[in-house]
Amino acid sequence: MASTEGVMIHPAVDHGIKPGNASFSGGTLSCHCSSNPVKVRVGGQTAHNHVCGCTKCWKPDGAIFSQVAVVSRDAVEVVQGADKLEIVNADAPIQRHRCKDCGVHMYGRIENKDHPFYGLDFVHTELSSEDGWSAPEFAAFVSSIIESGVDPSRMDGIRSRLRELGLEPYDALSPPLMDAIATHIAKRSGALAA
Ligand SMILES: N[C@@H](CCC(=O)N[C@@H](CS)C(=O)NCC(=O)O)C(=O)O
Ligand SMILES: [Zn+2]
Ligand SMILES: [Zn+2]
Repeated sequence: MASTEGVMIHPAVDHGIKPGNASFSGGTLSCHCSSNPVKVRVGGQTAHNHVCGCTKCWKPDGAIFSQVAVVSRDAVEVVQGADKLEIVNADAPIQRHRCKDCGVHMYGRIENKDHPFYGLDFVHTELSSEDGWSAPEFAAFVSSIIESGVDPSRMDGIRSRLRELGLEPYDALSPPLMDAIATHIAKRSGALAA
């Protein structure tokens, strides 16, 4: 078994994962600007929180994974600094809105109504000072960290560390989410009854 010593995943999980609180009802995300930060109110508990190794999701300095969860788009409201937001890539399925000044991604939104996850926004709950957000449950797009420059020889140690933390590593999304995507596609094509 590969050594997991010193393997850093993300600051929200490296020192133990804080459990979520089932009665938690939301909080406010702030970007990293010291003056006039962008603030986004998330008016509900998040779901499917996970760490993501893809190159598209925002990661804090030094982290090799992002931490990202979903919440209903109706629950997401920019309450300050909306003029500082820009879309990273308007052609991507998830339109990530980042602060022009500090680069932090405040929320990701899907505008394609046919997308399996339409209606859900992607948020980084570490940007809030409140405790109680749903805890990360698994690790997604793990092999993708190599695309950011992680040496492939480190992968055994990184996957071992993720398992040690209880974050089962997958190279895409978790099986329940992959099944949800496939079910959506099959219903659209007619392979399954809608
Ligand atoms: N290997 C690719 C994977 C990118 C990817 O597919 N990311 C997933 C997880 S966030 C996704 O749903 N992307 C949609 C998007 O970026 O809009 C990378 O690391 O850039
Ligand atoms: Zn900022
Ligand atoms: Zn990602």
